[in-house]
Amino acid sequence: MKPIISTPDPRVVEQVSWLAWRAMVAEVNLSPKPGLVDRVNSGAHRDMALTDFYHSADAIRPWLPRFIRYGASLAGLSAQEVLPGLRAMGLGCEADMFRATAGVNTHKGSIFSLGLLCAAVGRLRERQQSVTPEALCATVSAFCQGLTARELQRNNPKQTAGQRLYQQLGLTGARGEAEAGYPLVINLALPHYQTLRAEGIDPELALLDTLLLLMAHNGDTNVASRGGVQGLNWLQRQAKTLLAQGGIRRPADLFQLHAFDQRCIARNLSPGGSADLLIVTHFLHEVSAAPYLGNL
Ligand SMILES: CC(C)(COP(=O)(O)OP(=O)(O)OC[C@H]1O[C@@H](n2cnc3c(N)ncnc32)[C@H](O)[C@@H]1O)[C@@H](O)C(=O)NCCC(=O)NCCS
Ligand SMILES: Nc1ncnc2c1ncn2[C@@H]1O[C@H](COP(=O)(O)OP(=O)(O)OP(=O)(O)O)[C@@H](O)[C@H]1O
Repeated sequence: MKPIISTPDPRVVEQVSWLAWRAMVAEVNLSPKPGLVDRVNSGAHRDMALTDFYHSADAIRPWLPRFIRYGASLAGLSAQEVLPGLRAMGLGCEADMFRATAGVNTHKGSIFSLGLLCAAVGRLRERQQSVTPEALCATVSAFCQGLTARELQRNNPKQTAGQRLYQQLGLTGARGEAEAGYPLVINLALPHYQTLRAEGIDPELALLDTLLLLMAHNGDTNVASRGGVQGLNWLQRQAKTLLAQGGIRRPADLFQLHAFDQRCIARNLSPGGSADLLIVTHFLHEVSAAPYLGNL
């Protein structure tokens, strides 16, 4: 391992934190999204609205530099030693989110993924390694080795939705994606989004199309928790059909998303896990294009 040379550059900490916050805001503003909260409606959610997401993102914001600095401060330790302390911080951040939303879960999955990725930025910078999407996801994977075995495969009397769904359907949810290094993002969503952008597709349309791609392939525990395996299969089929029909390339295609939103609302389905992976995709794309990270 290279020696630890310096504390993280405050400018990098500030700018990367801003990209993480902006990814959350960009995702919730993106409209229309099937079943999710957006600028048009609250999708299949009765307990939250757009402003809850803004308050939540603002409550999470001060934690983002802390995650980066924490990752940097433990850069001399093995990757497996990072998660326990990060977890305590993640729970503190979750508590601030719940205070900001009067107890509603707006960003629990997003905090988990962005917390891990921000800590990975700090670790890579401190080790003077390139901050690329691939290196970040490999670092998150190293942080999370053994997580699904520890938290999902053992019997747990006070189960979360994720733990219950692992036992019922074998879905590994947010933990499994992180431990595997976000394969749906690295192999699918990020290259897809970047290809669309290179073709000159409008960034919002490209993000919506990328959301459909994630929904078509993600074993989203939010969807399964509300609709069971039938609900998850239905949602994946619907997303695949829309993509096969040409996806979202022009403003006129937005009507298809509006109609999909109505069908998700009628079935009480919301792809919150895919929304979280879209946030990860947006964040990684922006990081890969950030000149101050020295990746260009
Ligand atoms: C792992 C978490 C998300 C536990 O939640 P739970 O057991 O309910 O897991 P579950 O897999 O159902 O996911 C929770 C959220 O993740 C998102 N999600 C669901 N499915 C997926 C998926 N396939 N991919 C990515 N995200 C997903 C959704 O938003 C969902 O609400 C997390 O709350 C946790 O352990 N927090 C402790 C803090 C911590 O460890 N932080 C570390 C980094 S800051
Ligand atoms: N725009 C969005 N709309 C809804 N959920 C989102 C959005 N963006 C991200 N999410 C993710 O979805 C999760 C919220 O989903 P959901 O409300 O289904 O969970 P829950 O409160 O645990 O379950 P339930 O509402 O079924 O009781 C959050 O953890 C969040 O990370």
